[in-house]
Amino acid sequence: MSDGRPPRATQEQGQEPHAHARAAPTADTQPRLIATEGQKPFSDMKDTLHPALLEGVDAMGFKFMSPVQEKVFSELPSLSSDCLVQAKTGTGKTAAFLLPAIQNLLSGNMPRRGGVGILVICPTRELALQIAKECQDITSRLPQKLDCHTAFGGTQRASSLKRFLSGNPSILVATPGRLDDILGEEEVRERFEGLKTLVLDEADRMLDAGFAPAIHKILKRLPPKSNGWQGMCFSATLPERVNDVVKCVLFPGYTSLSTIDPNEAPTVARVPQFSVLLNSVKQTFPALLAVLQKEYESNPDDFKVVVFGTTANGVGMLYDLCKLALPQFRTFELHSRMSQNSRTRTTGEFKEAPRGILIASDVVGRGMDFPNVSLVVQLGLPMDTEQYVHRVGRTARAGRDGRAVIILFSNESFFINTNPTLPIKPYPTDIVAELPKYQALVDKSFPRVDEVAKAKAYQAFLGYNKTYLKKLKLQPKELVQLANDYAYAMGCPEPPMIEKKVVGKMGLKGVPGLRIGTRERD
Ligand SMILES: Nc1ncnc2c1ncn2[C@@H]1O[C@H](COP(=O)(O)OP(=O)(O)OP(=O)(O)O)[C@@H](O)[C@H]1O
Repeated sequence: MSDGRPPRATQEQGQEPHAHARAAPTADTQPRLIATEGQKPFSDMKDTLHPALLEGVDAMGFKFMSPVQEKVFSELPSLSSDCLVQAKTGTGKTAAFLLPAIQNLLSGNMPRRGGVGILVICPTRELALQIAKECQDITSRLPQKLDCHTAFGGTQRASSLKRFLSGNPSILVATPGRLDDILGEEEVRERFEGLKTLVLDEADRMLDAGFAPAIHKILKRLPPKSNGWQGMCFSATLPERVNDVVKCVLFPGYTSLSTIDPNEAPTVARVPQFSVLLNSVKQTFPALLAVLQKEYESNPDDFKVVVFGTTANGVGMLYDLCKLALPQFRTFELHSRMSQNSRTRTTGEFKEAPRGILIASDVVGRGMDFPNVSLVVQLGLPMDTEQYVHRVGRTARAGRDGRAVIILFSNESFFINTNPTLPIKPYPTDIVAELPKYQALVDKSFPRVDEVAKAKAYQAFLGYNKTYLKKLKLQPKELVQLANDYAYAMGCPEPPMIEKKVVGKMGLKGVPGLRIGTRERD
């Protein structure tokens, strides 16, 4: 007769007890409780969760459940129910989907050896690695090891496929591109016959125009929903449009849970958010340096910053500038133009770094958990309101405080006016008055930034802002002038060359102000 506790997974013959475990957090690494007073301790889940899972989260320093974790456990009809879950950034959604899904597997739903029981799909490679790590930590105390594999681009396809097929990937965390690719192999598709749970993390992003086609191709190659696998969709932002598309993953009548009051701002309340509105794009670079210096001076002992740029090449150039202009800070760069090894290495370094400045593109705009980030700066227009919210969500995680500043030039200032629900106030110091001091630093630094990096940033600036022509209220000719001002601000004596075919692709053929030709060297 069962004592009501979930069955202890039996020890497979020859299976070593799971030796490695996450080192017990030291005082300064102990995640501060997300829990506020009155949040339930995980020990209350002793009749719901396998004892080894409770030992796992305890070893991770999770003593109390966060609101979204408690809501999932207390309001889901069963741990295998389909659900659409919204909770603010940094509040523990990863464990909120992993724990019920893993408990399901342990409750007699393990797939056959080599089969995938839980599939988590997320938008970026770094997030896939982060989720897999959290999964390994949560299951670290299980007597029978549960392997969590990853599948994402930028890694050797053959070797990772070999590892997948020869391994026992009870859990797979994947990005859509690589998953869609390997599902083209029959022997890979067979591994999903015992699928029990499909999770879309950052679900609104996974179901938007960018990813939806790949997601639909993937769903066609997985067992049909009628096989009964559980669908779970999680995000900090779930705009209305998501309700129309989640039915491809969730059964009708799925449970919808949210820890966010519809009348409150979607960003974490503890994060004061400011804007710096510039008269000209030429003020962008001294304004960034001024904000970083001001923020450092007001909080020198807690200065771990993420600066978001709008394009990968723009971020690469910004990194080069900040390295030269701010040698007193350790600076990091992360964007899609880097090799995967560099991206993975930098992600790990910045996660561990007690302080420093990460200059990043949106490759880390969602989901990424960099402990103790004290400030998020956004330079230029976010792709949309949701992206703004997720970027701000890189700070104030796990119950910590944080601050956010967005720097926009005049044409971009519509973003503030068209997002009244965002609690963004004017920056408390008059940054524009401080610019001359920082302009001198910019003028001294840019001559040492590679001209090709500037040319790539110029081209990326044109391409990115071309997509917002209407919102920026610009004619193509004015856009080119704006980009030429941006190039001037980078210290380019004249606008960088841009190839004829690139101009054609951008739809800027014949627009005056461009210098058509081939760059000296790439
Ligand atoms: N119950 C808990 N107690 C203490 N810390 C927790 C708890 N749950 C999660 N954390 C920690 O809080 C941080 C944020 O967790 P997580 O990344 O899952 O948040 P999220 O809600 O998924 O954020 P995002 O919306 O940005 O993806 C992580 O460092 C995680 O280890």
